[in-house]
Amino acid sequence: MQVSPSRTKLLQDRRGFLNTLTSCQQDCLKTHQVRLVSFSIEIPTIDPLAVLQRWHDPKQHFFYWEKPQESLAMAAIAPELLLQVNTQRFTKTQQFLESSLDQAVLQGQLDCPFAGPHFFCGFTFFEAKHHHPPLFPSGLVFLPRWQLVSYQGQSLLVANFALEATSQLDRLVDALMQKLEQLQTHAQGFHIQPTQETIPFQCCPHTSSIEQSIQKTLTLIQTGELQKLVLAHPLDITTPAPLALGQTLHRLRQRYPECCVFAIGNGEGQIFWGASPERLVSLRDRHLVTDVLAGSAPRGHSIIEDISLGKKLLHNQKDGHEHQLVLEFICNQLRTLGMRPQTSSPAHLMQLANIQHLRTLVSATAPCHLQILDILAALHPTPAVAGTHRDRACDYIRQYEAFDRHLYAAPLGWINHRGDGEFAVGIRSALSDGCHTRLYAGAGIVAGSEPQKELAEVELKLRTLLEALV
Ligand SMILES: C=C(O[C@H]1C=CC=C(C(=O)O)[C@@H]1O)C(=O)O
Repeated sequence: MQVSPSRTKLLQDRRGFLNTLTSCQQDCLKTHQVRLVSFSIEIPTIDPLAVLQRWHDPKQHFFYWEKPQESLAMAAIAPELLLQVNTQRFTKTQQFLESSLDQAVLQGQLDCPFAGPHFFCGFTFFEAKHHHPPLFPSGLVFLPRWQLVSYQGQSLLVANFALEATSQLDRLVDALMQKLEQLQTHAQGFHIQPTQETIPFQCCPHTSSIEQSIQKTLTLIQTGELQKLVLAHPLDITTPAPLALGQTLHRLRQRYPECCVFAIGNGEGQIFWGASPERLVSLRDRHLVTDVLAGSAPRGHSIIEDISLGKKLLHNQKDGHEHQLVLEFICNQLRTLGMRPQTSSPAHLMQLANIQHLRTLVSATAPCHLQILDILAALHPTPAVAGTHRDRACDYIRQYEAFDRHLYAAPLGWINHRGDGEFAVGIRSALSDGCHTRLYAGAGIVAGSEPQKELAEVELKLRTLLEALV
């Protein structure tokens, strides 16, 4: 990788871009290889969600990631390099990243946070065994042509070009100049028009009975076959108009600022979106953090009720056990990878607008040879979304859930050129296709679970999404 940071605005003239691209193309001619050129350019403050709404073409893949509490938003528009895999997805993704970055030329304001090329990834819950055409492949990874970032008041455009010997450089520079011009002179005009309207929708009842599955699960737990199983429930709805993605995500970011608001589009009209409270893993300069999130209760209608529900959750034996199983699993997996996990014990409350959870933060220093994808492969799926023992739990999920999880409860996130990255667990999520949306929510069943309470928990989680729909 060739890195040439520049603090000046020299890059922003047409000739500067063209010179860089021309010299890289000469290398392509010699080596007969694709060469990645990435420009990171500071721009006036923008809302990446509003730019996504303007620039996104439904026929192209896109990705959106926002963590309102960290004042971070990233939009990835138009794939420049794309990988779609089914088997050996994490290994193939790592190879794809390495080969794409080999010989890459990075220029511009690289000392800005979130500068440089970022790869955006969505994985399905289960790896597909067969090559049938799914809505989303087991692994969808892409480097966008346009990456828009807003972080703590600073905004950035990262423009990525995968150059070939035949690339028409003039056209590439024209496209870049046009985008910069739009961002520099019209960005204030890009904003999300919030709406107060609630959208009428029709529910299509699902035939599978979650109550029956919960009863069967409790029997399996009694016999010692399982300790925990996370069963999910889909809710299918139809709306009078296709999903208004920008407004829906805007509602989510306002109502759930502690969550990671996300969306990923497969370029064929299907969009997976949501607001996840659960981080699977973040890795920055070898510092790893992962969330243990399991055990739930509603928020109270009054402060007194809220405090009482929170206290009950903190001391409830069943929820404590459900949480402990996830904590033990995560710490064991990290130890197996050669790390020494530290926990923020005891579990504390993570309070969202309509629900609260037990949360423990686990941190560790990752050894240099480990990539974030190695950690992902070891952690996914945790017992927060599958169960214990994991393999048996996955078999029962396949047996009891009469629908495909697709990207629900699966890793979704980004990795940059330094190997840093972050993945959320795709819960509190939905899959939309025009006027049809399937919402997903699940609950962990352990000894002592009561079917009615678990059902109420699933309904509460589904409400997160129903209230956001526009
Ligand atoms: C599986 C989901 O939530 C998980 C995360 C937090 C709390 C959970 C629980 O209390 O059951 C679940 O383990 C979901 O929201 O679909």
